[in-house]
Amino acid sequence: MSTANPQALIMPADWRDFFALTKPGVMRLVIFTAVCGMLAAPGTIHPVLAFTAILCIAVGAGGAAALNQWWEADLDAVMKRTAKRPIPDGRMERSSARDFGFALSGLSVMTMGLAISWLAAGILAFSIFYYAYLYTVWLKPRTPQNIVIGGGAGAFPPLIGWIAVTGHITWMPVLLFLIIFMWTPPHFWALALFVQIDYSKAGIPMMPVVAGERSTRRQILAYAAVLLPLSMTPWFIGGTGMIYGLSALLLSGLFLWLSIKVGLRTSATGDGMKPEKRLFAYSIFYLFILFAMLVADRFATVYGIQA
Ligand code: HEM
Ligand SMILES: CC(C)=CCC/C(C)=C/CC/C(C)=C/COP(=O)(O)OP(=O)(O)O
Repeated sequence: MSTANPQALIMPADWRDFFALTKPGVMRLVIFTAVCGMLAAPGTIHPVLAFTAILCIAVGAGGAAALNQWWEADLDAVMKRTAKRPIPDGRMERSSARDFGFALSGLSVMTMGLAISWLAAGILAFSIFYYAYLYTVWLKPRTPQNIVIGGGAGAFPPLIGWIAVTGHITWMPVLLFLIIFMWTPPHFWALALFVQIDYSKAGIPMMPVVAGERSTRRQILAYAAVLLPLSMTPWFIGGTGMIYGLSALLLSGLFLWLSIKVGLRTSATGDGMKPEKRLFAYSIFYLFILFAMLVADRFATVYGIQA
């Protein structure tokens, strides 16, 4: 019997533990961006097929998260934030998480291929492989650039949603991919600044531990500065109208402002890392609203509210 904590008595896992294994907190934004990618795409898709495609992305992402926890159970056991996850807490056999992860992944890719498109299925399979293997097994324990490169995995869902509708890749879904790609480092490093003790305990080379706090702060600022014009590019190339363009300007402007507050500090000055916590919380709000505005913009164009 292999568990992260050999002392722990394994209780039979119930559905709540399996649900927790899919990282539902993080995945709701992953799913939301996929839905938005689908709704913003030019074209139509039968509602049943649209629902199936979203379900496949959600199940695939959940499967990848389960494989991530199967692989990282020992690391999760030493970090306070993750010690209560089903495997390190002794509520689930490691092999159950592995089997669950592979089953969800296989099921989601096959269903996507058979019901929607094999291009969408191929990209879904690649993003599962990207998160569960390239990021989790390969990059995360090796390099402080782990989340910069690994962030690519989380950037695929809107692209998959878009392709499920249109059947092909154009600049717009690639830009949506790039926006999430650039967003991930500030999102994660803001968090890593106030939970860095945990990551160093687990021996994971996260940026604040390896390059230091100061360099991490500067890099957050750099990514946020690139994100501002990048987030407006869909408008510049005529892929969206003004509703999205001005929303991106406002939202990314505030993102940059909060990043400046984090980036120009040398270290926390007895305020409990308030600016870092604020930036992390805002990063999540930012992506939700930015993608919601993308959909609002498309609907406004379709219904003739904007040119
Ligand atoms: C490699 C890239 C990423 C890393 C390392 C990362 C890491 C984290 C961590 C450690 C948390 C803390 C809370 C938790 O464990 O649930 C978190 C929260 C969160 N992340 Fe990320 N994240 C990444 C990319 C993404 C992406 C691509 C999305 C969505 C598009 C996302 C959405 C969220 C959300 C919504 C939360 C809040 C969860 C909650 O409120 O329960 N993250 N992230
Ligand atoms: C369709 C598809 C496969 C989507 C994948 C979505 C994806 C890669 C999201 C990444 C976000 C995520 C859960 C990061 C956690 O990092 P971590 O696992 O290093 O965090 P931890 O320290 O909390 O374990």
